[in-house]
Amino acid sequence: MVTSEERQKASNSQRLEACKKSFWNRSVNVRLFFPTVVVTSVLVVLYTQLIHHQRLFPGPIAASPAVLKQEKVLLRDNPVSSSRSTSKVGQLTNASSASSLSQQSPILESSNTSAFHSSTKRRTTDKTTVTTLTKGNDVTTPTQSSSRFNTSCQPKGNVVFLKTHKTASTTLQAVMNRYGFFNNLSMVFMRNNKFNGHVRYSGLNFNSSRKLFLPTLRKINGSTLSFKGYNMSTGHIRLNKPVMDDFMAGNTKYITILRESSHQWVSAFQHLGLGNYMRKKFPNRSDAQVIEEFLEQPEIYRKKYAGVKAFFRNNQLYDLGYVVHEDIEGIRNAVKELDKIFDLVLISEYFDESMVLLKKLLCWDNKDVSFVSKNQVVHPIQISDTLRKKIQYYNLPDTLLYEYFNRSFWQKVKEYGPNFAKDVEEFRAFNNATRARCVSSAKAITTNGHVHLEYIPAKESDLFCQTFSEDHNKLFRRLFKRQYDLLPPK
Ligand SMILES: Nc1ncnc2c1ncn2[C@@H]1O[C@H](COP(=O)(O)OS(=O)(=O)O)[C@@H](OP(=O)(O)O)[C@H]1O
Repeated sequence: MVTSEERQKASNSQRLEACKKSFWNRSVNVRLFFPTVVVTSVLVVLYTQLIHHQRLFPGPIAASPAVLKQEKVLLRDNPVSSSRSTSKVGQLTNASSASSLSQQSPILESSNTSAFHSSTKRRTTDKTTVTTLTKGNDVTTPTQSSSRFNTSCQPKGNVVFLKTHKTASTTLQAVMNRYGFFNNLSMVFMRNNKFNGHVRYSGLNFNSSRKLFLPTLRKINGSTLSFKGYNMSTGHIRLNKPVMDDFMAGNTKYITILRESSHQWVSAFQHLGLGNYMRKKFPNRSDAQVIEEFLEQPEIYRKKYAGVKAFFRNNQLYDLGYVVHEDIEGIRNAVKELDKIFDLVLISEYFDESMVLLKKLLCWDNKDVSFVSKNQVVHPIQISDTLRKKIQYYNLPDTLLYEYFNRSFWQKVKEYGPNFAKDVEEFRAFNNATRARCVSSAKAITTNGHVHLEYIPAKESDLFCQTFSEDHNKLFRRLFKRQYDLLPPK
């Protein structure tokens, strides 16, 4: 006997597939069709190869159950991998500290622990020597690391990292902020948000930088504060390209990070308030059951929880400046425009691979992009495949957005060339060694009822290690203070 619930599930799943088909079918135009065919053929070839190289490449489409399975294998193989998986719990219980991870990692780095960029060191030890970056300039001091992708290129420090929600964006933000810190870059920070500097969803206009932001580190004629020519934007802010182009320095690269829509949505549900609200209403149900309940009448619950409703449907597209829920044409246009704006769209599920592409784009080195994961929940909500499909359907625009940029990500991997796999391996080894050197232990922190991991810097470690390991808010405060101190006393 087929129950009405089963019928409903089957129909949801069919609708998701039909919608996806309709989206891609209707996207048949010269601009999208040709790359799609090329990318698809490449993916077929790549996928065949991936079967033989599963450890490095879990597959081009993270959303499919088969690939998710492969991903789990990958995560188990990599003891310090930070994607959503049971290995997170393992991290805490097996090791209770990241130092045990170090025993599994080859120590590749030399004992010269203070060797960040030699040029950087000069600039950071002398706090008065502020890099003057005018519009059009970039960070022009190449580093000497052998891991640099191309030793002839110039490191780039003018970057908008559009921080999406619940996509591993805090991990990447810490990487960007650390680079900004050691290179004395001017960051976009909300003047009155000493907590984390996020601009969030306050609508941007051409006066925003003067009215709302901290000044840049550059002073005009030695005294007047400057609110143009920022080097980096790394916080939560909604994309508004014309306004951003106006307050950022020249030659700014635009990057962002996306995550498979059901994982992203569940993470947001768990952390950004809705989950707590729903759990109070249904205290005896499991997280998955509460999500099921939400999806029965999503718009009613969303309205009741109006304060943060932007987070609960297609939040990735929202962060990227679009409100699209049902309109297929709207999704198509959004994807097309975003593809033009972003120089690189990273993929959360392939974080290590993403760092290698980022390193190439910005001409940075392994040390610049090394990381420990932030905001990792210890007990992620487990959901069935059927529920995952429902969530993907509820967030169809985000689902399609992710699928599109996941494809373009693997296209970029192909364009990178045959050294990609080797470079990823090298980066992983470097990152493991850096963790071993810089992190002493991990502790569990409870925020809003959820347990996260936080890393503790190794004792008496150098400034690089501290900024590598410490709580991202501490690194933020180091950066914020520099620009805040320029403001005249009230
Ligand atoms: N390196 C890496 N790779 C893959 N996934 C990672 C990584 N670092 C963090 N995470 C996961 O990202 C989730 C937190 O995302 P954000 O930092 O963007 O959240 S926030 O919007 O800033 O609050 C959070 O997801 P959940 O654990 O599912 O909640 C983190 O576990």
